[in-house]
Amino acid sequence: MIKKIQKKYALSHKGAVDLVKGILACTLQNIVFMLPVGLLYLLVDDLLKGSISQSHIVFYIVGTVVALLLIALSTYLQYNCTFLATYVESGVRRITLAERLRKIPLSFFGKKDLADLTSTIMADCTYLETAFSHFIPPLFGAIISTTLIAISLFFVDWKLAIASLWVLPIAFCIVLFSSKIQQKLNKKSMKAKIECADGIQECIETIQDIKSNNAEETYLKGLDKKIDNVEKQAIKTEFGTAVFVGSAQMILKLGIATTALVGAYQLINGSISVITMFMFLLVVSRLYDPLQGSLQNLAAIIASRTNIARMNEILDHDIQQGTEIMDNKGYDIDFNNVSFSYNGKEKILNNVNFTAKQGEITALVGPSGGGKTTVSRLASRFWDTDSGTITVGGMDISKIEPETLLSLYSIVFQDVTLFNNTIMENIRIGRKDATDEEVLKAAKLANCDEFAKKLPNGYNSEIGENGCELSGGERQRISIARAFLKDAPIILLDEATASLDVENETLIQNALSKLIKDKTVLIIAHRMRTVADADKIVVLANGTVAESGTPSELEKQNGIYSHMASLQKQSNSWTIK
Ligand SMILES: Nc1ncnc2c1ncn2[C@@H]1O[C@H](COP(=O)(O)OP(=O)(O)OP(=O)(O)O)[C@@H](O)[C@H]1O
Repeated sequence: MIKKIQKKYALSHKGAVDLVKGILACTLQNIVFMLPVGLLYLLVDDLLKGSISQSHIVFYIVGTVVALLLIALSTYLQYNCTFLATYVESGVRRITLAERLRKIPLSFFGKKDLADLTSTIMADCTYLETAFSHFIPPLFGAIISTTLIAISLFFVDWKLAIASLWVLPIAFCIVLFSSKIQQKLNKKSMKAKIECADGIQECIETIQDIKSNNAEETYLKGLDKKIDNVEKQAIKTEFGTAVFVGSAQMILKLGIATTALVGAYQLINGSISVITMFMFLLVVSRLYDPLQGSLQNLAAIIASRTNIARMNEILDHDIQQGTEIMDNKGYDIDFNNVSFSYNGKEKILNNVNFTAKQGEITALVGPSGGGKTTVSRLASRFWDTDSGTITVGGMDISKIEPETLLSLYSIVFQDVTLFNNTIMENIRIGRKDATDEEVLKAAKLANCDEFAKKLPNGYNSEIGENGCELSGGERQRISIARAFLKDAPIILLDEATASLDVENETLIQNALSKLIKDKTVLIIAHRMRTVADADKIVVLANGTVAESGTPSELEKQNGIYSHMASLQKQSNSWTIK
């Protein structure tokens, strides 16, 4: 049962056990709150009989003290089992999600946008925190305690019990019937919220392009629509809740009226005593309170299913796994009949075969969209192949734990990601335990000195979110410094020197040639002069290896490579007239 609860509510084992405890604590609390009603019943009965002895008085005093103690104890238990346990579980849930995201292949992130994922980890977790502390245990607690008390009423007087309880199945039916409709409404409302959050995020990220294209008005109109849609969906959802929950609550109130009517009739008939009638009225006036309170939060409970489903999507997603033991002999990278598609339909790579040898520079060139970046992503196991194998030193990389595998790689991407921290710390990401001296040495090799020393705090200057205070070339140099610091045996350079000016490019290329000595180097380049000294060129076109050989061999072939090289020579002499 615990396993089922775990799955249904996206909880850890402890979280599921705590939820059961929380429900039991709420049930206990509701039953204990009935004790004063029981005592009052006995007291009135005694008073009507006119026979209160000293022992009875002692009984009522002790009974009241015990009832108060039990109320305090059950409240304490309920608080511990719902509130405290939920906050602990919330932390566990966020860590579990983050851990899972670390291991999920990047293909998943292509289908999801950032706002959606952030909202799952932050907003959904906060929402569930409230649902599991305030709403869910009290609702189930109310259902159990009400059922138990209802059964006991049948032992006192079955006719009056029916008069009091007929409302319960009707209220439950309304709730059950409405839950599907409310879930649909909630899904739509959540979708509208995510679209709106995406829109706002996109607007902030692209504000420069929006302004430069004079597209503010059109863009903001679209955003206004998304914001209006959030409001519209929220009102629809609230309306749905108001109709169904309001009806269920009204029906529950009718229970008191029918108890009074049937009770009065039976009293006149003489089939029940005044005290029985009094007890029923007292019980019924309290019986529905927990249930009515929980119904107020029904919409939130139903909405939590949507949040749970979004979490389960992450928790159930396949992860990339593998051994942490590497048995590679050397660092040659081998692509054997590798095919791959991003969406399972269009093949981006089709039977790709080539070897990037240790101690050599292998350059991937070819027309835009030919699959060069995809090859480098597969080589570093950011994605897994659909068929075929990629080996490093003879070791199948699909069997190696991704983070372990990446310890073999220094990667410099086309798009550099920097953190809102100092230059020093941004470079240290290359190797966490590097000393300041080692960081500075790597920075010098990557030619960072030139700009870092001009900043007010040198290498200790903060560079803003994603290095927004630096130029493209400066950002790229930090990324190259990271690769120097990591000094891994395999180097992947994806247009590493693309955003550098000619002077810096030459300096960096000199430094890179020191870095890549005796290593396996896979370099992606658009500029043919960058790869003129490569040991091997692999030309990728339409996802297949169209040509491969040394630069001079390919020059002679008069194929794609020589065509691209001559086109670039022509474009070098191009000017704006
Ligand atoms: N994350 C992705 N999801 C879906 N399709 C993608 C993704 N990344 C790339 N593609 C598609 O895969 C194909 C190959 O892209 P890739 O980036 O590997 O080419 P490339 O040769 O590196 O191109 P370029 O020289 O322009 O950088 C392209 O058609 C591209 O649209």
